[in-house]
Amino acid sequence: MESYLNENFGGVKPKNSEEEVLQRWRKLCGVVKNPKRRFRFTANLSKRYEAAAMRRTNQEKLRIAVLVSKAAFQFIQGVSPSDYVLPQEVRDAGFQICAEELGSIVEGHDVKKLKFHGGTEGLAEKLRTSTANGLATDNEFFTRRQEIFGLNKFTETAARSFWVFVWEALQDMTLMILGVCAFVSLVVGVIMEGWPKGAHDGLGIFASILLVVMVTATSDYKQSLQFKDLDKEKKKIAIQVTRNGYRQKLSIYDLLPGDIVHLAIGDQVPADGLFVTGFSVLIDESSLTGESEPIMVTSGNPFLLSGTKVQDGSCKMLVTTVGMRTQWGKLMATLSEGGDDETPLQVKLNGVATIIGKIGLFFAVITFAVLVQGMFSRKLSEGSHWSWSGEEALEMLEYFAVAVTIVVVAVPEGLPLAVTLSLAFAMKKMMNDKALVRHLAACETMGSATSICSDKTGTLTTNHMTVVKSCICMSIKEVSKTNNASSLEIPDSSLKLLLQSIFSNTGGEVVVNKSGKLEILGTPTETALLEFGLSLGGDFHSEREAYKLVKLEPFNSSKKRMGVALMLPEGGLRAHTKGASEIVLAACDKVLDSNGKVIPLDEASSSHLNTTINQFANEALRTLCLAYQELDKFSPDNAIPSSGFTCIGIVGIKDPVRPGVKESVAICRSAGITVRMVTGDNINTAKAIARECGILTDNGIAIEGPVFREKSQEEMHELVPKIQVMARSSPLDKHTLVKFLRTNLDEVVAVTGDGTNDAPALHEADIGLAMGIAGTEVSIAHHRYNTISQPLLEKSCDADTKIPKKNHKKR
Ligand SMILES: Nc1ncnc2c1ncn2[C@@H]1O[C@H](COP(=O)(O)OP(=O)(O)OP(=O)(O)O)[C@@H](O)[C@H]1O
Ligand SMILES: [Ca+2]
Repeated sequence: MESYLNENFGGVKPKNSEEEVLQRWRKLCGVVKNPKRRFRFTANLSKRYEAAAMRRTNQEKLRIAVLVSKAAFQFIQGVSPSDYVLPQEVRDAGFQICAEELGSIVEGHDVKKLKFHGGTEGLAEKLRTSTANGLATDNEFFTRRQEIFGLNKFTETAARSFWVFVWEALQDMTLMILGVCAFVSLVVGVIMEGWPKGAHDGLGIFASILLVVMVTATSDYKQSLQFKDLDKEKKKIAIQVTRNGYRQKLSIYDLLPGDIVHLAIGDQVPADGLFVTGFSVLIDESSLTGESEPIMVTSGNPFLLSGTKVQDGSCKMLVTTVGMRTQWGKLMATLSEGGDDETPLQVKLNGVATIIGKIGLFFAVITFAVLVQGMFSRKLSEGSHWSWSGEEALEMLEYFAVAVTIVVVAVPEGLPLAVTLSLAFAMKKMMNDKALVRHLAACETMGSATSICSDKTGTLTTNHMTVVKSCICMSIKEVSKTNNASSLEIPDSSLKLLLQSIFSNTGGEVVVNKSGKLEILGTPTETALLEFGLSLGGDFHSEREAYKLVKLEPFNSSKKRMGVALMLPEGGLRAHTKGASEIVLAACDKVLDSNGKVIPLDEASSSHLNTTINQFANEALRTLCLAYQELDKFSPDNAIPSSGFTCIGIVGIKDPVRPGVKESVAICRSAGITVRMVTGDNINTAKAIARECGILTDNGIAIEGPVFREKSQEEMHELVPKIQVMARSSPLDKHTLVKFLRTNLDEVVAVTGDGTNDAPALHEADIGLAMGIAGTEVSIAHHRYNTISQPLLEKSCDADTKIPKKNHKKR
């Protein structure tokens, strides 16, 4: 039986199973008593085909739209006023453009129409919003906006009532047969023995059918309510918007056309819209079109489609179309009916149910045969086998009913449902621990994990970063809240450069919030630096207004640095760069000395800086190097130079280890699970933290991504089992490691990450644990790869450390 199960119901994986495997077990289930129930929590393959077809047409449509818009671009000079008529009701509501027109501009990539309406700014005007301050919520347009343009919600299948479940429970083939038997028995019985005596048998069968149906329907109904709750929880996603001039978090469901949304790397575009400002925006449209080549979005090609993902860069977007008017809305409506992938355990239990069903059927047939044979031999001995009375026919019918009843009670049709139920229960329990499980299969796979690849920031550490040490102009200083610029003894000219670097070259922002307080937005690394800048007496806004930003190259994990080019008020251009300290330092050939003078970076000063980096790193600090250079000529189309910089200094950022991590790692280890740290940080920082968490032991290996990358397959076999820390890794290195562990070492791998740079590794892993970043949550939902995310970071215990202790054998 074991081998039969494995052979036929085996190949299903916790995620991304092949089409063929999914088909195979369905076919093998053959005649199922109640297909509606049996396949309730499995993928609806035909709906999925429909979604795939939709993606293909999307791709085709977009290609044509792009071609047309390119052609239009060439003839743009002679824009003829298109024959757009504004519907009266929209005009009455105070807007100058209707939802259909907006939809056709963005979805059709219609440059000509966009130009006709005055570009993005013109559309913002017509939508009664401002690209700087966003929607104003306190005027009368706000409510009318919803009426005219709709909400950012997808139509969902309506909640099914209890009676639907009763109806579905009745679709059971055996129950139907029994029903027929009961009817015949009732009719024949009443004719022969009269009412009410002859009706007993028939009514008895009816009553038991009713009982079975009610019990089934009630439990199914309750289950569906529970799933609905879980589903709601899964869809809570927040995004950064500007409204009333303040930046704030908003649920994506509350977005309206006219909203200004801030998108950053890793975010999913929450609605259709237009690019307002931003830098180096690369959009991955594969979820919508299946096309894997990312697309550059600029003011020349400003169209952003809902459901696509920001692969690089950051930008502000003007929302134009929401909800079911977008392609994504239509696709989601189809996909949500496609259902979740079935889990391996579900499929196995389906196999068991099928086998038991066959055995039950076999015994039912034998029982029937034996009973009938008994009757025959009795009649044979009486010699009456040619003459049949009605009573005997009724007896025969009863035998048949007995046989069918055997099938009813013997076949555990609810077995696959039971596992779904228990997984849902586990899901709910994890939710109480602030871990959100997106796919049922995750609960199942988690029990068999043998290896965990954890990232550092935010998972092992608290993600609350502060600058605690600095080495500006070659002098090392402790930094604390109380000391100011003078205590760091930075010469004035250098301080000016440092503040300019901190405030201009950042992905973060300092804003005044509603209550009038300063609030720092951005990634923890950025906020730490901005805070440092503020503590040195800098002022973000006046600094920002002093110069013009010519170009910004946002941070990403492969480059591990970011840069800006500025037009200075006194004339001239300057570039700033900051990033992983060894990498940025290698791009410097000059340095600021203790008097703030620029001197060449000779051997002595270079080794002083390198020692400083290592010293900071050994104290488990994340180090960043800041540098600048004057530019002769620069145009925004050029890349910011990658060498020739002058080093301003190095900062050491502390990110304390979460309480309880050491214990969790120890628990994992005693359960036979290997924990590895995979991080983009400096190797010494990584090692120091790994030691503190108990991940790095004396005989373990710590390796840097660039070294790991060069290893041959054979060397990897030797090396990988011993790797405990991988530092300075690129997203691809993480992926390579996970893939190697899975395919060559047969491990069941859980990966934790914050989803932006860890996406490829999370995708490859058996279980992906995404750590609470709003933007990444979306990517999880639509890429169907991450299985768990932890939306709230307060909880110190990570989802990965919750893996049951006992189950550590290999699959
Ligand atoms: N905003 C930023 N600007 C410039 N450099 C940065 C920025 N954020 C991080 N860095 C540098 O990049 C390195 C981290 O790179 P990366 O983001 O790839 O790490 P990661 O994989 O997210 O790390 P972890 O595993 O710790 O989460 C840091 O050591 C730091 O030096
Ligand atoms: Ca990370």
